[in-house]
Amino acid sequence: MKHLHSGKVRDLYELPGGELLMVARDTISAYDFVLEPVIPDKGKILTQLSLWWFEQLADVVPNHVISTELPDGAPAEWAGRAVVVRRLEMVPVECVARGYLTGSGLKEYRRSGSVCGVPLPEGLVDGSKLPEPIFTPTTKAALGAHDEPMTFAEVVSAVGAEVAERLREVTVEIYRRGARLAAERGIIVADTKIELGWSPEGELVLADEVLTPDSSRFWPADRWAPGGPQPSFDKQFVRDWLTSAEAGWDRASGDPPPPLPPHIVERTRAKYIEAYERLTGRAFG
Ligand SMILES: N#Cc1c(N)ncnc1-c1cnn(CCN2CCOCC2)c1
Repeated sequence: MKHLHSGKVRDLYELPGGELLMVARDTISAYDFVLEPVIPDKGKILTQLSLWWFEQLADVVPNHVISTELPDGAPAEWAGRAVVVRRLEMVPVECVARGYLTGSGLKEYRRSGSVCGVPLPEGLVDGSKLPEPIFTPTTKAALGAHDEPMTFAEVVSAVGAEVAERLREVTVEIYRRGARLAAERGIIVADTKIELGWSPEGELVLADEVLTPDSSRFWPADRWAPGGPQPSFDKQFVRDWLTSAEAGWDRASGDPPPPLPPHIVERTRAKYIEAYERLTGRAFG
C-alpha cells in the first residue's frame, strides 16, 4: 500500500480501493522529541479509545471510520491499531477547544488578555478553568513549523461564515461531551484538537483520532491545582524522569533525550491502559 503521510505518532496509507489506512505507532513524544523506546501497545490502546469516542459522538457528527478489520497485505503487527477510513478533503484549520488555560493559550492570554481573539476574564493562571469552553483554532503549519492561532474572523475568511460556525459548534460540543464524561471518571480533559474533512457527498466528517491523550491534555482530576503546570495523566512519569538527575539530560542542549528505562516505559503503558479502562469501562486486552 502507498504511504501518504506521517505524523509524530501515526501514519496514513492509501489502499487499492481508494480508502485510507490510519496506523498508530507505539511511539511517545515529549519536549518535541520522539522518545526511545516505544511504549508497547500504546498505538492499540489509543486507537481503541478513539474508536470508542467515535461511537459516543456519532450523534454529534459522522466520522471517517469504515472498518477496523486489517486489510489484506497489512502487517499482522498492525492489528488493533490500524483503521480503514474514508478519504476526505481536510478542512485547512486545526480545530481546538479549550476548557482550561495552559500552554500556548496561556502565553497568548498573558500577552493580550485573550486567546484567538476571544477575551477572557482577568486574573486567570496556569491551569485555570475557563468560564466556558472556547474555540481556539490554529493554522495547519507545515512539518516542523508552529501552528499559528487564528481568530474566528480569520476562520471565516478561510472557509466562509457558515462552515466556520459549524467548525466551532462541532469542536466545542465534542470537547464538552468528552470533558463531562471524563470528569465523571476522574480525568480532566483540559483541551482537545480534532480534524474535520469533507466527504465527496459534501458532509462534514470527523477524522483523525478523537479525545486521546495524544490529541488532548489529560490531567488527573484529584491533582488539579491552578497556579502552575498541571501533572499530565499519561506523560508525567516520562517528563519527571527526563528532567531528573538520573537521566543526565540537558534539555537546553538540544541533544535528544536518553532512552527511557524499563520501569518508566511500563508505568507509562499502565497509565494508558488506566485511561482507556476508566473512560470506556472496558478491560483492555
Ligand atoms: N484522518 C484523516 C484523513 C482522512 N480521513 N482523509 C484524508 N486525509 C486525512 C488526513 C491527512 N492528514 N491528516 C492529518 C493527520 N494525520 C492523521 C493520520 O496520521 C498521519 C497524520 C489527516
